[in-house]
Amino acid sequence: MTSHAPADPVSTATLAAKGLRYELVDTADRAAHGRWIDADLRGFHRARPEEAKREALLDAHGADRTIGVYDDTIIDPATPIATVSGWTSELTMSPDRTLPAWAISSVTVSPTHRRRGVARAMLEGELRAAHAAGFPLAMLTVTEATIYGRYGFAPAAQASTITVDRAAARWNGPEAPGRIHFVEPGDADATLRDVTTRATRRTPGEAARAEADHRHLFGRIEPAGEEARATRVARYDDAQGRPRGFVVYRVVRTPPKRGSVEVDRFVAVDDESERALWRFLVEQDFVERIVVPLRSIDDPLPWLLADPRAVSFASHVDHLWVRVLDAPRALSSRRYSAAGALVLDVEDPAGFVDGAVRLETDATGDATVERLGDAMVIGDAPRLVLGAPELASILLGGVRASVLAAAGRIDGSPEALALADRMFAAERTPLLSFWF
Ligand SMILES: CC(=O)SCCNC(=O)CCNC(=O)[C@H](O)C(C)(C)COP(=O)(O)OP(=O)(O)OC[C@H]1O[C@@H](n2cnc3c(N)ncnc32)[C@H](O)[C@@H]1OP(=O)(O)O
Repeated sequence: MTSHAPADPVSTATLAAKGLRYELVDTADRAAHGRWIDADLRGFHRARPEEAKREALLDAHGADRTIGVYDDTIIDPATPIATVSGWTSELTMSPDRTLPAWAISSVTVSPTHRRRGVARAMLEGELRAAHAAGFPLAMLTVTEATIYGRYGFAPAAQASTITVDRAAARWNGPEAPGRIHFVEPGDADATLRDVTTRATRRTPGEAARAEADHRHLFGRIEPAGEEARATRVARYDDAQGRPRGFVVYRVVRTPPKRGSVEVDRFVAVDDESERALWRFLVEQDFVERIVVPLRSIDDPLPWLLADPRAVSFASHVDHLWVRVLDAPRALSSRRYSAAGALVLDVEDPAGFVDGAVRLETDATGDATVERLGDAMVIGDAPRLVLGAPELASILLGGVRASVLAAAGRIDGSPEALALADRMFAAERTPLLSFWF
């Protein structure tokens, strides 16, 4: 979907009936887009931006499909009372298999207009527009875990914040054959983007970055800010000198105390680079802890240290939220871990994925998926009955169907659940390693 795709007509009418204008923002009109950015920051309780930051945000978000909701009866009718944005991304379904996905962000409603159905109209509008444009999935990361289930989204990948006690962390893993270099983000921009793209394809749940994300990451939104100037980028190059991963981090310290290493991003295309970057981080001197957010709940670090208790995982139960819009395309895009046939009888009050599909996988992990019409005989394939959110949660293998059955959220025989667990098991534990 392009940034100019029109606002959904149903939501336009719903909000018009409430006296509100639901409109696409012309991001070439910097004054109008600037008001939208101000409303977005206010919606997230953030400070007004300095002029240079506002300009950088306008440049970074110029290609997003940007929607505002306007109330002509307020004192400042040019500033939207609600915001939402979206862009075309790709979600990694299995290592090296990706699927187009509509990424949604900046969902805010002004506290002066809350609980009147504005967010509902915006979310339903995004889903209808994404579905009409042919996206099999929509996805987002959330401030609160209670907002998006009602629209058919559900957690598909979890993430953990890892904290390492520096004094207790003694390296016990293999030596890395390559070496670490400090690089300045501006000089290494193209290389870091390339490494990021390759790392994204390594793990289910990772998503292609928007341009704005690269600019945030490499300090271009507030280059003069203290935080950006304290940020370092350390890159791992393998024995042949090929870049394979990098960490973006700051050491935060109040002299004379020891500081902490705070990692913004940890990107690795393979196990070797991941180990090398962990070693670099945990062997920093003059710090007492290393904090790395959004790591896999299956991170190998405890197995790389002499004392695994030097590592603690503070678990999030959710990070990436997915909404399936086309079940056959979503299901057939990943690789499966076992051969078998299952009928998935999906209930979706919004209608996007309502109905039964037959999923058949072969020994190579490839799948064929067919939609079953009402009149079709379902045959003898084991059957699961589940809602659209549960389909999203098991899709990447982030949770087992049997766990959702234990929670009363999926119905199926023990045989059907055991087969689903084997088929949907992920090659790598799903993870999304950044916010959007
Ligand atoms: C992808 C992202 O951008 S995540 C960011 C989400 N935004 C924020 O956290 C910013 C601060 N919060 C806000 O701006 C607003 O409170 C929003 C966007 C969360 C909700 O906006 P509203 O217009 O008040 O929501 P709306 O009136 O459409 O409510 C729709 C439904 O969501 C429910 N709901 C609204 N906010 C919340 C919430 N914070 N927690 C749980 N449920 C909520 C409502 O009760 C309603 O339920 P129902 O229709 O099933 O009965």
